[in-house]
Amino acid sequence: MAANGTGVTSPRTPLKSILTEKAKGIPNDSAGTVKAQTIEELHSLQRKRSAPNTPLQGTTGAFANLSEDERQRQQLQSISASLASLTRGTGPKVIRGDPGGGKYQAVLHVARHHHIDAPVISVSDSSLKFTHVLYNLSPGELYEQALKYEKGSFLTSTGALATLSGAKTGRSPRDKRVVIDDTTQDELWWGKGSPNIEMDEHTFMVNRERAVDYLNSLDKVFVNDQFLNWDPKNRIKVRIVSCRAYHSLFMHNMCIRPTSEELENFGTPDFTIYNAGQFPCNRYTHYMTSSTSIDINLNRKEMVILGTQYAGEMKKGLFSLMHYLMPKRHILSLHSGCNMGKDGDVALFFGLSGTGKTTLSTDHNRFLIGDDEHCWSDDCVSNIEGGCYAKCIDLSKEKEPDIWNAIKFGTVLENVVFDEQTREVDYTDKSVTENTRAAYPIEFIPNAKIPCFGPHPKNVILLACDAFGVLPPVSKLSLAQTMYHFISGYTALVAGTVDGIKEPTATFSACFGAAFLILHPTTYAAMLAEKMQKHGATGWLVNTGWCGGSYGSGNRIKLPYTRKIVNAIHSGSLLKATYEKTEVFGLKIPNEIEGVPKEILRPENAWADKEAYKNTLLKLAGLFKNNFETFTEYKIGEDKLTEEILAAGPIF
Ligand SMILES: Nc1ncnc2c1ncn2[C@@H]1O[C@H](COP(=O)(O)OP(=O)(O)O)[C@@H](O)[C@H]1O
Ligand SMILES: C=C(OP(=O)(O)O)C(=O)O
Ligand SMILES: [Ca+2]
Ligand SMILES: [Mn+2]
Repeated sequence: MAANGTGVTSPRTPLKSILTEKAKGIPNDSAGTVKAQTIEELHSLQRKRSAPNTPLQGTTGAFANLSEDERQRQQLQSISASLASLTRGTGPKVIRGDPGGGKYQAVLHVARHHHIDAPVISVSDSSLKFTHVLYNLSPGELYEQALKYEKGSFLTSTGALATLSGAKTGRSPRDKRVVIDDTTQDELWWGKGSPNIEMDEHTFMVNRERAVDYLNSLDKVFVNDQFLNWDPKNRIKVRIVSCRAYHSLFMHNMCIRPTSEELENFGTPDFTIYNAGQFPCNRYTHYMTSSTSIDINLNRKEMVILGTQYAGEMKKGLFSLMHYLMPKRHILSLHSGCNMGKDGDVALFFGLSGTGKTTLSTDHNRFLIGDDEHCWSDDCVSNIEGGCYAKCIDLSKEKEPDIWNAIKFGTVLENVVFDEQTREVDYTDKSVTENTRAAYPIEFIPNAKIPCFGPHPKNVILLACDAFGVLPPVSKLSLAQTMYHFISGYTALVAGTVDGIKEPTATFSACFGAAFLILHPTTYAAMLAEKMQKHGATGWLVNTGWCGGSYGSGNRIKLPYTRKIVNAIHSGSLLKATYEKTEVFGLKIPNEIEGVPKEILRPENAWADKEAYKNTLLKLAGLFKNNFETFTEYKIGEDKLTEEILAAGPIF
């Protein structure tokens, strides 16, 4: 019992009834009372259907001049057709809304009148059931789906959705297959060095059927209808069918989000992804070497994912598609970040994973056009995507404030570790994986350039994270050198292991993204050379890796220094610097850059052990030379340029 004086009355003391204001006939709640008689009625008041933000009259496109009912019916029919088993010939009966009902009653109510009674040819259980379609849900709805049904989904302290991607926490390049047919056999890059592992049409159909059957066996599937490429003349319509709210929200963030008017007129997609990643492929199926397979069929305009839930697979699969479609239109597709200064100067940032495309293109003093995938046409540079996919390991508010602040409601946070109670994320924790990621819509970056396109680039920055520590922090390249390094696509990351120091390993990936190329690298290289020449762009090589020694003895170049270097490129001040040429690689390095210690600009000065430096330099030069041998028989642009490129590599 509480002691006297604490204000707690003994329960034995009877309370005197007090005459309230209400009892006197004056309501004490100035806002009034709810207009509902029952709790169900109250709940139904909470939700309303948003009206389309543009009137339907006067619209053009596939569904123009249709009644709302007819439009909805055609939309569902199109989704049913996507989900059709090709052997049974009919699409499933699809219905809009959550099978859980209740919450989505408003949607269900509309949909009930519009399910498709497809003629049943052969009756199977799957043709008797309905597949609930959760079509272009909003982030709020997807959060609810994820939190309710997907293990490993949590709200973090800043409102992001923490998710687990499952057993795979990175891409599976050895399981990426492309259908070889009469057309693709001649058009595509096959064989040595190519990322495209061949598969025949029949095997593709076996995997497609497996994915479609799996998707149709579920109570519900998520369907996203979205766009790729901000260049209005070259926009591609994509449909993504998936089984997880995580996947649907990821693609909502990463692809371009249609307005409601654009969605009403979406019609038939140009390309469809069937993501049945929770379900493995069948190891007895021809060509299958693991339980994972990511299959692209360019002729059918389809991609099938089995055996991996890593969401980046969808993003980069679509990038491969663009590497096929865009060059056909004489547009260059690029694995690069892109931003623009206040004066309209555009810079491209090429580089392999982890070299700084996202970090350096996200610059508080410049407009972000995109962090990863772009197109360079005769008119402009445009972002392919509608969002960014940032690495989160060791993310800090001080060093990368814009990315930090983008991790809020709506953002998908993959494979991070957080405090169970406070829900604060520990970005240093690698318990699940080192490849922790945040996927957010590009407008979460305050100075995003929307629509995401800009004028022809002025600077082309090639990023290499050189863990050998012998490449200069920055060098100015001739056109031939730019092409040599673009085709080489060098980086040397260090595989982080618990066993301590590991030797850096060099990676060469043509066009800084061989994994996503569909045509031979020299096709893209020739296009880049032509565009750089035509628009007078300057090439730069920036080492975002080690200096003063290799990994283990030297240190990674501090991000603020790299930012200073990049600023000097943007402002044009670096163009005016005086340069010296290095031995072996023949790179032109500036004598000084404001704010960057002079000692680090020239690698040999930064190394204490000069002999070790020379040996490491020669070792790397040898690796470059070996790698380039496969390209020496190819022509890149006109004969003169081809010769110059061959001579632009290391000489020793
Ligand atoms: N000097 C530097 N320049 C660029 N990034 C750096 C540097 N030092 C450390 N980093 C870190 O390296 C990572 C670069 O990754 P990211 O920008 O996501 O690469 P990409 O987009 O090319 O895959 C980030 O985690 C960034 O914080
Ligand atoms: C999604 C990816 O992109 P990046 O690492 O280049 O940011 C990836 O390579 O898996
Ligand atoms: Ca990135
Ligand atoms: Mn990237």
